Amino acid sequence: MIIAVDGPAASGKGTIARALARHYALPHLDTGLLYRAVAASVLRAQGDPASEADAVAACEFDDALLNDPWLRTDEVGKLASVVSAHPLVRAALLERQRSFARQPGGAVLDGRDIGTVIAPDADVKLFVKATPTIRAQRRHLELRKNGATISLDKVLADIRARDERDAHRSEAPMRQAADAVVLDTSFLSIDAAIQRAIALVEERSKAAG
Ligand SMILES: Nc1ncnc2c1ncn2[C@@H]1O[C@H](COP(=O)(O)OP(=O)(O)O)[C@@H](O)[C@H]1O
Ligand SMILES: Nc1ccn([C@@H]2O[C@H](COP(=O)(O)OP(=O)(O)O)[C@@H](O)[C@H]2O)c(=O)n1
Repeated sequence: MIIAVDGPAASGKGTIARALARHYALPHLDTGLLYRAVAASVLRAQGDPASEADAVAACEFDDALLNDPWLRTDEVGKLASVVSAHPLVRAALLERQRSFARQPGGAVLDGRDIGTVIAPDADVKLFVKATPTIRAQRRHLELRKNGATISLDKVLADIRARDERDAHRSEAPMRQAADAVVLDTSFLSIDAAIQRAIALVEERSKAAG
């Protein structure tokens, strides 16, 4: 079974995707981390994230970088959204994601374009949402826990800018696939959101026979 989980920043898609992977014993890929790694590699090489050539050169990063906590910072998240808008960066990362999705037994992937581009034939597609304010509060709490000293207003502004860029880029913009089910986590606890996601997967996979 292939499960596609898409949605904007801090909607809870990673939490839900990891929980679904555990529940169904499937491998999980956080595709946002790949774009974060490209952004981090551009910074390390002192390149310009807005330059497509610099960003493409950074696509051959060492996988050890994926475990670096630096990737989870607001700075890298913001630049991930800049490098991810370059069509050649998306092309460079495409096959890695597609082959992960197609492995025997299936997989869970979360990102922005899983249901639309990476795995349009996924068995179940969820589009996870929450209001920008609630997402900013969640991300703010998370960043603070990790030691950052950023203000809530700045996190909200960054989230809004990222939503705007991710939804309006020309290549694989963030959007809900026509056959995706929306899961609004704004007023759900983590546990309630996970239970709802499992119930939706059960419903969808039964409906598909
Ligand atoms: N339903 C929820 N209620 C409260 N906090 C949540 C909920 N879902 C996720 N979180 C928290 O919000 C933050 C962002 O969640 P995450 O799953 O990483 O979002 P995304 O992958 O969409 O960016 C994390 O700290 C996570 O623990
Ligand atoms: N499938 C994906 C996943 C992420 N991304 C980009 O990568 C950035 C970081 O993604 P992420 O999933 O790690 O971000 P959060 O939702 O965790 O904040 C996003 O803002 C997108 O610009 C993408 O373009 N396509």
